[in-house]
Amino acid sequence: MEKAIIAKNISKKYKLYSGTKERLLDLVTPKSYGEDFYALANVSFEAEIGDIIGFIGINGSGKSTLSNIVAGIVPETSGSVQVNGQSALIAVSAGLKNDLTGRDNIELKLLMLGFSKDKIKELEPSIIEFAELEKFIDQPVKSYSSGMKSRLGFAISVNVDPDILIIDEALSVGDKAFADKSLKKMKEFKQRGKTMIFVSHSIGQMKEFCEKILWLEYGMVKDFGLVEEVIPKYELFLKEWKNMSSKERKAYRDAGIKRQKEALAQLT
Ligand SMILES: Nc1ncnc2c1ncn2[C@@H]1O[C@H](COP(=O)(O)OP(=O)(O)OP(=O)(O)O)[C@@H](O)[C@H]1O
Repeated sequence: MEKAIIAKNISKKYKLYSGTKERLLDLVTPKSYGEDFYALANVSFEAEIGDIIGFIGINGSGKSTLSNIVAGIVPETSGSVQVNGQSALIAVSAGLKNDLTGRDNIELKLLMLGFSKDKIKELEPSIIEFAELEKFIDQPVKSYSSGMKSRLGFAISVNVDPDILIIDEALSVGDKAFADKSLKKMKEFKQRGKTMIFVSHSIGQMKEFCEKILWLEYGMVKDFGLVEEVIPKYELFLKEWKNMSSKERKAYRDAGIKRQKEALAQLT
């Protein structure tokens, strides 16, 4: 089967600083200050064309970092991502320019994607209609609520008709009616054989929509497989996690970070 995404040994390192002074010193003498922090450590996965993959994991496990890397928004520190076709990311912080109006954002985004002026004029009304922003489309995006921004980002991305659609928590900020409409649109994409990555904390949406699940934990792949195999394991984990005391959670976290360090040490 033809691959839509091949992600190999991806790591993403950030620096954690103890304060502004340390951050500034690091600017002057790079690599000397701050503690290395790996949001992703040696993550590999592949998506076949038409795969619908859900990214799950508790807060901070690396889901958004990975989806941003696949979308080409954030560079990986090491490893490689090969994406076959045009991808579009829909995220809560949709990459919209705050000082521009909704309409200007539509035009800018489509121009950057290489659409002609005529094609932009043709697509604009359906984007505005899908986003339900008719009254507000000529207002600056900074005056929009997070739900309105997410609706605009979603409407632009689906109307661009990308080969690969990456949806990061975008359904969680809108109202139920918009989430339902968006899910319907995503199902239409699914039927048309598009590849999709879906990041969500909603197990219900994952079960309803995804075929495969990539479970991340401390920036590493905990499991990758069919939804009916991985979700029950994740649900069991969540139940245990909820019942853990803060001391038990800390021990679990420390063990995870230790595993991460061991995995990274094997790479070097
Ligand atoms: N720009 C950054 N600088 C430093 N650390 C970062 C940066 N972006 C993300 N991180 C850290 O990387 C880790 C993974 O973050 P990420 O947003 O990918 O997690 P997530 O699984 O999407 O979490 P959530 O479920 O809360 O959205 C977190 O510990 C986060 O603090």
